[in-house]
Amino acid sequence: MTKKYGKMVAVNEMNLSVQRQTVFGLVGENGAGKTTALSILATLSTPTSGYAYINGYEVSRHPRDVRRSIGYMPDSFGVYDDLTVMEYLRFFADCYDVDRRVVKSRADDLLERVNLTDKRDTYVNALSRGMQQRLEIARCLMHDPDVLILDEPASGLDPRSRLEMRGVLHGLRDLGKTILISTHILHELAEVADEIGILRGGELVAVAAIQVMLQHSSAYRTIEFNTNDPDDLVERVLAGDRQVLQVERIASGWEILYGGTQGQQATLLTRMIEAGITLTQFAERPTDIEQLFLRLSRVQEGK
Ligand SMILES: Nc1ncnc2c1ncn2[C@@H]1O[C@H](COP(=O)(O)OP(=O)(O)OP(=O)(O)O)[C@@H](O)[C@H]1O
Repeated sequence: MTKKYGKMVAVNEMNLSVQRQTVFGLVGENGAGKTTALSILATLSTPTSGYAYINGYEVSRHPRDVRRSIGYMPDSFGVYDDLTVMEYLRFFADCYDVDRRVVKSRADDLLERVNLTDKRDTYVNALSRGMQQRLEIARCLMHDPDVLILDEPASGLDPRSRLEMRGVLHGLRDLGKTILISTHILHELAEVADEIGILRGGELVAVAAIQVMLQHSSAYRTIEFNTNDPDDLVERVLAGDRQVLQVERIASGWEILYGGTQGQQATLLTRMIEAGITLTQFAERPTDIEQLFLRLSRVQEGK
């Protein structure tokens, strides 16, 4: 699907399918198009071209069926301040015509799941932001939808609340729902998602299973070095090592993506020195897995 706002292309020919009962993480910086894509799936917006289906229903043509199939947590939400936690959940259960006989037990289960059991009689406006966000997750599940769409559920939270949220998201895996989560921080999804898609400038630039991504992050290393010697000499030596997958000039010198072992890395260092290169720095840096993944996708595309 594609979504344009005037000339601005917010989502560009996004082509994606998410298997039932898996957790899919959509990762992208601010403005990448995550909210736009998710709000189309949540029937709040329509694509300029293309289609999206949830549970077999096309979102633009069967929005009511889609809404019954999904629980949607937008990136910013208002809560109804003058309700208690329990009243809040009951209110949404009524909106979705949930059978009254199951409302209480379902609300109790969900409150336990999001660690809010002891807040059931607290007014919603007296909850911390982290608690309100967890309550939103419970609210999304009150009508027992097959699909959950969570737009940056951990945004705006302090580190402790983020950790709690991560625990809650982890627990949702056991529910056997299909879950789409967006975030701008990839490692937040490492323990939660089965599959990750990276969205950049409205385009889905990479999709992979989380295990593949994590394997890559341990198999590749980022090496940064600095020298005043001519670029062509450095490039010649680097080109002679097949484990050098990518070379980039950065402000502080050079950065390479290296696929070899530490022994091979030592050999590369020796070869550089033997070639007469004077290094003022040569160090391995932690690899940011999102960056790594983007680079690998470029390597695979031959760019
Ligand atoms: N209603 C709108 N009218 C015009 N442009 C919009 C509208 N909504 C979003 N955009 C633009 O579309 C692009 C994608 O925005 P979107 O909110 O989907 O990104 P995002 O990845 O969710 O970012 P964030 O994390 O900041 O919400 C941005 O450039 C944004 O300015």
